[in-house]
Amino acid sequence: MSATPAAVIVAIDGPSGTGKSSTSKAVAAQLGLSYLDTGAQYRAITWWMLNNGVDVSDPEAIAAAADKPVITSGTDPRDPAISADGVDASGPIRTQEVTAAVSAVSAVPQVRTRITELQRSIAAEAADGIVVEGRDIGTTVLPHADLKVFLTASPEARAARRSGEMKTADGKPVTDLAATQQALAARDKADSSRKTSPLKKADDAVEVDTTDLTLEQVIECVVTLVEKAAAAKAQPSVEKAAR
Ligand SMILES: Nc1ncnc2c1ncn2[C@@H]1O[C@H](COP(=O)(O)OP(=O)(O)OP(=O)(O)O)[C@@H](O)[C@H]1O
Ligand SMILES: Nc1ccn([C@H]2C[C@H](O)[C@@H](COP(=O)(O)O)O2)c(=O)n1
Repeated sequence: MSATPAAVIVAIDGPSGTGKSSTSKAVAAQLGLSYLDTGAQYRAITWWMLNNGVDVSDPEAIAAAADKPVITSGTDPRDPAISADGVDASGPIRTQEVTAAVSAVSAVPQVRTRITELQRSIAAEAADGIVVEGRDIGTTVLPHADLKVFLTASPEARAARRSGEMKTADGKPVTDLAATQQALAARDKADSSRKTSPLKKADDAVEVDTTDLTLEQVIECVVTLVEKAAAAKAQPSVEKAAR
């Protein structure tokens, strides 16, 4: 593990399948930073609503339930825990049912207010710095982050990556690339077109197109960006001490 010279706040945003989680976890682990998966928080609140009889097609019902579950996130990049009302949700939040409902739940302003407050308090408590990944981190949650990265990749590359992860009921890899690409496009559209805090590149974010990069190359690129941001953050205090 190499040490960063200052506690940096890093925002990593981008559409689904661009490599946010894999990159953020690896960068945080390598640099000794905390890690927060904000998509997992939206998935956990969605899972809780599905399990507690909330009609996830009704924004008013979602809004009325937004304050009810206690969502808890771990920030260890090697073991990023997530629970709802004390129940481990790390497995169930990745099901198709949750994936299909999460865009609708996360579009409701009361849900966003609740989860944004939680995200800000977790980032404020991260004494050694943190990598926070999601859709609106650089634009809304942490607009003063020391570094903002926006990951992109072609729809074809993202669908191929996702298909590589997905298995059919009998354990075979999913080969319907067109259907995977369509599902990703539908989620992107919903996440980018919602009124409150849509998926959007912050004006001051560094865009990294990962289409033709290996995961290792993306990690290396972001580690370099974080180290530069941390050095720049430490600079004024070093200069002050020398005076
Ligand atoms: N540069 C890359 N080259 C090849 N595969 C990659 C690359 N980046 C990520 N992957 C793979 O693509 C899949 C999706 O990556 P990951 O979950 O990190 O994306 P994400 O942007 O966090 O997606 P989501 O927003 O849906 O959670 C994973 O299987 C990961 O190993
Ligand atoms: N900051 C965020 C993070 C996530 N969401 C919503 C929109 C996504 O489709 C969903 C799941 O995210 P994933 O686990 O695929 O990264 O959660 C959001 O609105 N804002």
